[in-house]
Amino acid sequence: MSTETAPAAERAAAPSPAAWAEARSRVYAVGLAAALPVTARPIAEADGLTLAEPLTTRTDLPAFPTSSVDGWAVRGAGPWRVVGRVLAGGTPPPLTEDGTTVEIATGAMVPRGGTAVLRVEESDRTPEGLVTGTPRATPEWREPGEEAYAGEELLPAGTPVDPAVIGLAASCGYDTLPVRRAPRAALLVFGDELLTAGPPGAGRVRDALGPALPAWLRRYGCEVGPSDVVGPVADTLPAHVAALRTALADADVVCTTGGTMHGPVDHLHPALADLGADYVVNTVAVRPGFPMLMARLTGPDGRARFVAGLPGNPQSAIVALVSLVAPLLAGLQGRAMPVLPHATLAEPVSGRGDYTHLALVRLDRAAGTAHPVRHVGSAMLRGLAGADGFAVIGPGTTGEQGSRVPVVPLPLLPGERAS
Ligand SMILES: Nc1nc2c(c(=O)[nH]1)N[C@H]1C(S)=C(S)[C@@H](COP(=O)(O)OP(=O)(O)OC[C@H]3O[C@@H](n4cnc5c(N)ncnc54)[C@H](O)[C@@H]3O)O[C@H]1N2
Ligand code: MOO
Repeated sequence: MSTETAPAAERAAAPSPAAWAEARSRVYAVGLAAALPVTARPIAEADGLTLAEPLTTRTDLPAFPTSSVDGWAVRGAGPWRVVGRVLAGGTPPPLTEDGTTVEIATGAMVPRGGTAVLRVEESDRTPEGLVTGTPRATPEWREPGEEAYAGEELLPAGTPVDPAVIGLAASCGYDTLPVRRAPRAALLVFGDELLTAGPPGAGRVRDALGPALPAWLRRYGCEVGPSDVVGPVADTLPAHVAALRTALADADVVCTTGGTMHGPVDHLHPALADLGADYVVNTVAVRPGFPMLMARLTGPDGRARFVAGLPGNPQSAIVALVSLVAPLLAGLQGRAMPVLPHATLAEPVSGRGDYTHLALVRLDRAAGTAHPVRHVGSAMLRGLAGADGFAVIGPGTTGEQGSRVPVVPLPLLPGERAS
């Protein structure tokens, strides 16, 4: 739709694009400043959310001296007279006399007064029923605090909750966790030329972003329901304003696709002006994806809302997603700014002058190398479907073969792209 050159006055007023790295820092900072509310969630329902407070142990871990074997908890030298039995879950009376023992199960509390635990397979019984054997030199029980002391910080606030964190929280005695709720996202697809079913042709293309972006957004931790995806929105300013207003009532982040330029039916900028939004970022010195933007306004509840304007060219939209939306979401979730891994370029990648070049690459993780893929035009999705992420070729540089470059990963799941 961006077929016409902008009028001279508009071109003169065009904002200067933000440097790519600066744009990322800026959206992360505004996201963090608007970090989502904290709620207590049952631990089993906290997967994918973010710790709002450090995870500290409520007790020593283990909380009591715990036998690590099945056998005999003994006091003093043998042979030992059996005075009882302690199973996991019980609290044994103390062993008060040398030469006495209790039968003990793995995981059971070692009685006070116990001096050693003898493995059952390394013990014998005399005809009188006394226990004999030689306990190993190294203790056969776990000391309280061996894993952590009560009150010790195990994970900082901002840690993403995953199954390992859930298990740890349970072992520390948590029933609920203070977490930041998931960001709520919505998607508005702009473009009258888009088909929502059937093959493209006769001047019309399939909407490739409406079906794909919600899935990408969920992988960044967003909630996006079917009714949160709307489009194609009619190519009129009132329709754009109305669609944005409706989406912003609920969503923390509204992504839009297309209409970021200043063509005859590109209405995003006027719609944002109409809604009184401020730009956090308005165009970024990156190729592809230059017209991307992030705007901020205040929702009906007084909380900040964001509009991420993703360019219409499908690969450019994904560049905007990984460049601006991912850091914004990290901030909103109270997480750290995503750290970019590095890889060695297996082939040269051209620079883009003063602009950053985000070049689709496939990673060979074992070798630590990044391999540029083919079919990477900004209107294409074929390269993306075989790539792991984008190599970052900084402004004023070219990607020499053998150089180490940052890589912006796509949020792929384990097993995807496995070759
Ligand atoms: N005069 C200029 N025109 C354009 C410039 C420029 O600098 N000066 N930049 C180009 C760049 S770069 C991009 S990227 C696009 C961005 O334009 P818009 O965000 O306004 O996007 P549209 O014009 O609406 O669409 C561009 C292109 O993408 C197709 N499209 C849009 N949405 C979808 C979708 N959901 N699924 C599949 N394909 C989609 C659309 O049909 C167009 O072909 O502007 C350039 N123009
Ligand atoms: O940068 Mo546009 O975003 O080339 O396709």
